[in-house]
Amino acid sequence: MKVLKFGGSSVGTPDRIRGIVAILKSYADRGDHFTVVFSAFGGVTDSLITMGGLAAKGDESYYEHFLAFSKRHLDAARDLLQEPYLSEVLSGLENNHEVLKNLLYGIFLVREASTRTMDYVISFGERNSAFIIAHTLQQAGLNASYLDARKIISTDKNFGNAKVDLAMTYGKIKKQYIQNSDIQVVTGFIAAAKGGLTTTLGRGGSDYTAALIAAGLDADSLEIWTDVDGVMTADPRRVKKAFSIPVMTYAEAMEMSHFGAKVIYPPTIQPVLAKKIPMWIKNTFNPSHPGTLVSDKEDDVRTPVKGISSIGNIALLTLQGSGLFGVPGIAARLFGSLASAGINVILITQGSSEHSISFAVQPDKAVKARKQVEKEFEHEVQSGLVDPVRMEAELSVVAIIGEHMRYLPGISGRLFQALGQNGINVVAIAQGSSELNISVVINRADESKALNALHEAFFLSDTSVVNVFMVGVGLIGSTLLKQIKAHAEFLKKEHSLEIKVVGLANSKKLIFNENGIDLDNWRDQLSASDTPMKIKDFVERMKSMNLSSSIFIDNTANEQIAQHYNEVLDASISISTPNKVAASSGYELYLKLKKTAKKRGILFLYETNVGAGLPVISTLNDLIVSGDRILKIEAVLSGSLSFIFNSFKPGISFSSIVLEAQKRGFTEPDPRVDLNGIDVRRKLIILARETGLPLEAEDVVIHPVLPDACRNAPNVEAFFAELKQADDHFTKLAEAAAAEGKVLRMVASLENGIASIGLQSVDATHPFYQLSGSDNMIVFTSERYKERPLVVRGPGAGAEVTAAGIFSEIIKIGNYLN
Ligand SMILES: NC(=O)C1=CN([C@@H]2O[C@H](COP(=O)(O)OP(=O)(O)OC[C@H]3O[C@@H](n4cnc5c(N)ncnc54)[C@H](OP(=O)(O)O)[C@@H]3O)[C@@H](O)[C@H]2O)C=CC1
Ligand SMILES: N[C@@H](CC=O)C(=O)O
Ligand code: NA
Repeated sequence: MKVLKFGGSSVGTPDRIRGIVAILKSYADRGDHFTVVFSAFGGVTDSLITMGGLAAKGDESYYEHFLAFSKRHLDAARDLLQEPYLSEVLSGLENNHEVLKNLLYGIFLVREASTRTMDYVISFGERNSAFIIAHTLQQAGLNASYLDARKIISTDKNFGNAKVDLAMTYGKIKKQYIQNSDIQVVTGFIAAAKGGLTTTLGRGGSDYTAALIAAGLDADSLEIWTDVDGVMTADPRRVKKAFSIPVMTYAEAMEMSHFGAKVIYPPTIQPVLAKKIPMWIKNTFNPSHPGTLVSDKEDDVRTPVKGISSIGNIALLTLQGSGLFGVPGIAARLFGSLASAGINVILITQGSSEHSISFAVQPDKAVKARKQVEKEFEHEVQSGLVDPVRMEAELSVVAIIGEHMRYLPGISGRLFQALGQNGINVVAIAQGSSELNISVVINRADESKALNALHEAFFLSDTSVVNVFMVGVGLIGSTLLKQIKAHAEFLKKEHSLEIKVVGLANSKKLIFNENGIDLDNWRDQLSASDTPMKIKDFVERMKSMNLSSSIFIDNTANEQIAQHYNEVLDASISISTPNKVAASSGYELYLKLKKTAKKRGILFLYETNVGAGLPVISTLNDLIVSGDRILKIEAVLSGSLSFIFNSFKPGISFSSIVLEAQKRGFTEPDPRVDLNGIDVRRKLIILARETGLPLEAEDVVIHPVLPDACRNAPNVEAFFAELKQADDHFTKLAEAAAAEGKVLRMVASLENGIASIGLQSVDATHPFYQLSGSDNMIVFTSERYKERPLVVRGPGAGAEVTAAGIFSEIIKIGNYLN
């Protein structure tokens, strides 16, 4: 025997009822033996409560609600049924409605609706729904009969939340089902007390009805049909990646339900738990989905964490003071005082120093709780042994749940790491020694972020998401977007990583989309935006979105944007940037940014600042952390200058080659930043700092290449005009070098703390002689690489290689955070 229960949202409309009939028919066709419990139609119980309330206030509008109620049921019957069933049901409904009408009128006259009367009023919801559906099943050819649960469930007279007499109820259930072998279609939620008085079972009542029948009949299983695919790993409205849990234990199901997973209400499980009857949670709207099996058996995989749940809004109160230590009875007094005021305690935590006890309550009970406790400890507070109670509001509890956490070290480590890396401060912690759940109290504003971060951390099989905020969509930025788009499928499939671009800006406009900006037409979206770009607004919005695993990408050469890096890092948002401004301006800022990133447990990466996509900074860091000591760095650090001097031969004009370098995307937005050595200086400063040298810009000696007129030109256009004038000057330089069998190279060097940059003529024996294209070459001489230095060489500028360098940092950050 199976017991099935369908809730309010599954029985909202005639169409949905037809869906249920189809499900039940398939059960009957395959020979299943079952009984089925129904709630009132969706929303009906609330409308009955409203009617009763209005009538009790003497408000005549109760009657309109009544008319709507009766019309809804009569319409449903007409929609679902044909003769002879229709007439029978219509007359049954009319009878119910007549009684209800009189009852409400009575309430209206005496202006009073006790819980006892209201239980009776409410009973019409279930009585109508089960009655209509029983006949619909008969019409579909099933041997179904309507069963009013007041015949089988006996309770006390605690109206509104009656307590069931289990022995008597189980006896009646057995008898009823022996006497009648039809498919019994039972009213949920309602029961009867001595004398036939109608009662209701309180919250989750119809589930409870079903569980009682299952227990009474020693059923093979109980199926709770609802509107989700079983119990989910987290609330799917907040965690998009949530999926349904295939198997869980009763204890896990109860823990999950306690924390907001409203699929089942814990006390309703009790009767099936006591008899170890397996319970399925299934979806009426997706009947082929297997749903969740809740039983006393653990799953074979032994998943340590089954689900993540939360309580959205709590207040935390703390009693502390020197007078608490070693004094027996403090906890008893504290919680006794709360109990006597009817205040439920959600969570308790006390460290073994016994200096303080913190506990969480519903926010609307917080003030009362504080008063209550302060009254209880009045003497201690007056004598200074105990401090006034501290109260913190706007908090949430987030919990990870699973029986197998108990056997596995490292679970709480992963929990705190995931929270820490996402900048979520933990206010309090609680874990019972059953280790079935670990609860943390956090700021309410962080609740969604925490749920998502923990979901990512514990459900590895699922794809990890990184949220990218990108400023600057010029040459590098647009190439990066193109690469992300082209590679998205591969990353998702092969590396379970999803890159979502959630914010985008150029110098004029910005757009945000938490679900990910469509990269097919980001240009149109950006130009259609009517929000002007202000970096302050961008950062504010990025922070307030409070998404887990966030990365800020700065693809500009802008200084103001770099000024915001610390704020961004401090909000636990990692940074990857090709913009050299931050790492190469003041040393203080460089240190501060590194420190903030470290403090927040996130990454600040800028590999593309030196040699674009080439592994220069990472190579240098690898040498240093492994104990090597850098003796000398010699390098061609500019892709554009390398290209320019590699291509510059007598017979070609210098200015045309600079123009070509700009066209190929090698130069900075203003090519003078390359030509006058500023770009190379930035790179050299960064390399020096990575070796531990606190170098500033003024410490670097630059031997200038550009004539003054070019340097001082008011804009890039004017600069090119001046550069044309200087073509002769450069031709002479090249000719002089060529005469000695040499070529010109812009070389940066760092040795004994001395940094310099200048044009050098090198002969064929020099490694720089062979450079071609936009190649960079960085020669590290170290203790270990002394005789034969370590060389990194390759294209050190250009859109594809630079964007690829940033792309790989996004992936690196994604892997690090997840
Ligand atoms: N080119 C290369 O090979 C390499 C470049 N880099 C670095 O990459 C960065 C980008 O270079 P590149 O793409 O060539 O430059 P571009 O000039 O092509 O693009 C710059 C982008 O930044 C935007 N921008 C500028 N100022 C602001 C601002 N205040 N707020 C928002 N957006 C702004 C521009 O907006 P708009 O479109 O509205 O003008 C544009 O989208 C630079 O820092 C450069 O040093 C690093 C390594 C190699
Ligand atoms: N303009 C730069 C680009 C890379 O940083 C260069 O020429 O190297
Ligand atoms: Na690099």
